[in-house]
Amino acid sequence: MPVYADFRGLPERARGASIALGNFDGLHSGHRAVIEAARKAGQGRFSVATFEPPPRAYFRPNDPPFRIFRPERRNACILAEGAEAVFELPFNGEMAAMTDEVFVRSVLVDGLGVSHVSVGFDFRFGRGRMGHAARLASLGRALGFGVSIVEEVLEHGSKASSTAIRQALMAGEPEVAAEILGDWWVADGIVEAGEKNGRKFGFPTANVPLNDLIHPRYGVYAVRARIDGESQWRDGVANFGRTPTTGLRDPLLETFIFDFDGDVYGKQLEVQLIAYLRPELKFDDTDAMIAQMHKDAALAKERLEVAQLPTN
Ligand SMILES: Cc1cc2nc3c(=O)[nH]c(=O)nc-3n(C[C@H](O)[C@H](O)[C@H](O)COP(=O)(O)O)c2cc1C
Ligand SMILES: Nc1ncnc2c1ncn2[C@@H]1O[C@H](COP(=O)(O)OP(=O)(O)O)[C@@H](O)[C@H]1O
Repeated sequence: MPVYADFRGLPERARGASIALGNFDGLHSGHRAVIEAARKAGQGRFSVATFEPPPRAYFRPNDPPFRIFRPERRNACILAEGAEAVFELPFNGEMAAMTDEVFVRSVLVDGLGVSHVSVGFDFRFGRGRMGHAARLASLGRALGFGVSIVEEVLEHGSKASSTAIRQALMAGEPEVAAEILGDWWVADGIVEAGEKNGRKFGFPTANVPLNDLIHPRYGVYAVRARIDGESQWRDGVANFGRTPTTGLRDPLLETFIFDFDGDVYGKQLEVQLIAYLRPELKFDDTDAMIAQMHKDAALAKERLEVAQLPTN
């Protein structure tokens, strides 16, 4: 599936699509409804247009990390829904300055040549969020493309949203995030070298910085981990935090994989957070921490034994 990094200079075959338009960070049931509307309008064929970086990252660069998915995972999920292409619309000063009408004319009509656009009921676009879904529909009528406005999709009585997924992760409730996502949330990154204490403690850990991925609640989790996209998920226990016991440092996800003894430095590690076990603590000495880590590993095994993806 092609991923286009611009709306300009597209090949003719990529133009004219029925598109679903939005951020699509952490694909949830609201996003899926927008995608279904695009699919229906395109008689089974559709593409997705999103923004890269997300507008929020452009407007508030100093906010804490908030991405639920890295762009590659977002695009892979969109592909799995059957999209023919993803358009990553570059969100920069030029895009931010466009009025709603200029956005529609330059990006949607001249650039993508859309036949149809599907958005959620609360979609806003154009300078200062001036345009809304009804305005998009009237511009579509004037300029010759159809618009679907998808009604609010509820999840336990409130709007299915990326915000709800973020709040669940920050509250240490990975099961709630998984229920909204329809799959376990995955923290991923490249394994880097640490302080080399883990092996001494009997718990070698694969250390992954999350960078601009959202930081879940600090603490210890039962996890499943996968190395370089292998087919098998391996059970483990992980700590996400700043390791106050051995000296504070930038937050890292440190995963001890059960029944594994290999070198994973420099490899891509994906870690599904399955259950939150306890907060990260500052221990008086490392022996006390190691004793607790043994208990953590035993508890993680118990929780993984019975873990089931929550359904709604
Ligand atoms: C299951 C588990 C639980 C942990 N809990 C804590 C904790 O409560 N407090 C803390 O300071 N560090 C905790 N850690 C992090 C260890 O301090 C860290 O893994 C150790 O310092 C090794 O670091 P290194 O990989 O950089 O060598 C935990 C690690 C694991 C694997
Ligand atoms: N069961 C395991 N789980 C995670 N990493 C393991 C495991 N066995 C071996 N390793 C390797 O050991 C490294 C971690 O060892 P550790 O002593 O914690 O050093 P560091 O602090 O440099 O990560 C991992 O990056 C990986 O290459």
